Amino acid sequence: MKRIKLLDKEFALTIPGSDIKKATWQMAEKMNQDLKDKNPLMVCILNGSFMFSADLLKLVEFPCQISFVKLASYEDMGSTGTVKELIGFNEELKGRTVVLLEDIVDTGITVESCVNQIKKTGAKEVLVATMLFKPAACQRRINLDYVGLEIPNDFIVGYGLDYNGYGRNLPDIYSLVK
Ligand SMILES: O=P(O)(O)OC[C@H]1O[C@H](OP(=O)(O)OP(=O)(O)O)[C@H](O)[C@@H]1O
Ligand code: HPA
Repeated sequence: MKRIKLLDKEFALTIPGSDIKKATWQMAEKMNQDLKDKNPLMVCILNGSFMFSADLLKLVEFPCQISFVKLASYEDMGSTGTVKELIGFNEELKGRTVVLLEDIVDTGITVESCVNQIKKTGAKEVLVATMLFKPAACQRRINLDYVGLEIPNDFIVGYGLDYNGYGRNLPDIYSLVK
């Protein structure tokens, strides 16, 4: 199994990019059926979601607008439990179908906070798409409309996810070697 080192930690390859690609195709296929008449606003939650959003959005065939928000809740290898909004929305969300694009739902704190915030703006519906979901880590009851892969509760890097800013550019996903 391929291993890499980022700063002081070692990681082993656990999800090859080919599995991510397949899951992305499946998510896009479902969205192409569900969202074709909804003119949604697709929202990439930065930083982590940049790679997933770019890959997914190349596959969608329905008319949509694309926007970005920047939220942060992780420091080092754990959730702080607080979601900081670093860049917010400037679109009118009232009456819109909004689709949040996340790289990962881990504790669920980030996506729950984002969904609640958007609901207050009068959006018609808020859907959530996440490439990765850690069911064993999730502390919130949230509805996930599109899930790429369910994964174990291990700290991971790659495909947008980082360890102190490193590893986001890796096309595969690696798990912390304990
Ligand atoms: O379900 P949660 O436990 O809330 O974790 C998920 C969030 O954590 C990561 O963001 P992070 O706060 O690390 O910021 P980043 O996207 O800039 O890396 C990831 O991109 C999600 O937004
Ligand atoms: O496992 C993870 N790795 C990196 N960033 C994260 N943000 C939430 N979970 C993770």
